Amino acid sequence: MINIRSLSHVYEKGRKIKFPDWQIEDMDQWLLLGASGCGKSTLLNIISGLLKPTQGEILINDTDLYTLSARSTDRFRGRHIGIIFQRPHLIRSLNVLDNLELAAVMAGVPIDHERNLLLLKDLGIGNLAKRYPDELSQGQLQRVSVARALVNKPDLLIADEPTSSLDDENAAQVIEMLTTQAKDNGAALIIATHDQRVREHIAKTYLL
Ligand SMILES: Nc1ncnc2c1ncn2[C@@H]1O[C@H](COP(=O)(O)OP(=O)(O)OP(=O)(O)O)[C@@H](O)[C@H]1O
Repeated sequence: MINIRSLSHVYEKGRKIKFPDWQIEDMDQWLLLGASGCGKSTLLNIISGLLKPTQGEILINDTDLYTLSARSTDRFRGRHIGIIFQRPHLIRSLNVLDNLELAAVMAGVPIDHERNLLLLKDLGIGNLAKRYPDELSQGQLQRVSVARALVNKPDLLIADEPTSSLDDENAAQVIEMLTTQAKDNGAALIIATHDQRVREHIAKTYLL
């Protein structure tokens, strides 16, 4: 599904960051591991179509991501990739359900109200659909982020450092939630982390 070949990136005044080739199949679950500053976020941004690499190519379902126009890349990302950022980035003036549905509108995908409510229910936050981000706990916000990332039925779910600020019990719960949701929704999963606790939960490792 995703093919990364001969990829490298150089930021202005930075050193060259080289990325080993990587092939991700449908519904694969991967850990992206590496020390702080080695390039994990850079690679996730490249895979998400947010940062054009200096060299190399990235094929997603045989589409070479960086041959698309900026507009097509945004639509492509909205439809195929769900991203869970370190911070939720929700719109504070919209309730939980409207935040989810905005993600569909932005990607030009029809809104499926029933499914979105079900998604929230599956994540244990069905009762929070009409609440606003400011009224939620960090754990609840993270669940909303996962729901929002799944709204458009992506082929790939990406989570950047989802456990770094959590204690052992909550970290294990978040990993369980991500792996189960990816599986149930037919998506591949990449979790980027330097949290060694995550290692035992996911079989495949891409080391940077
Ligand atoms: N916009 C930028 N401009 C210049 N250099 C950058 C930029 N973003 C990242 N870098 C540099 O590129 C390297 C890789 O950064 P990146 O954020 O991808 O690492 P990371 O593995 O995600 O780190 P962490 O685990 O600490 O989040 C670092 O040396 C960083 O300083």
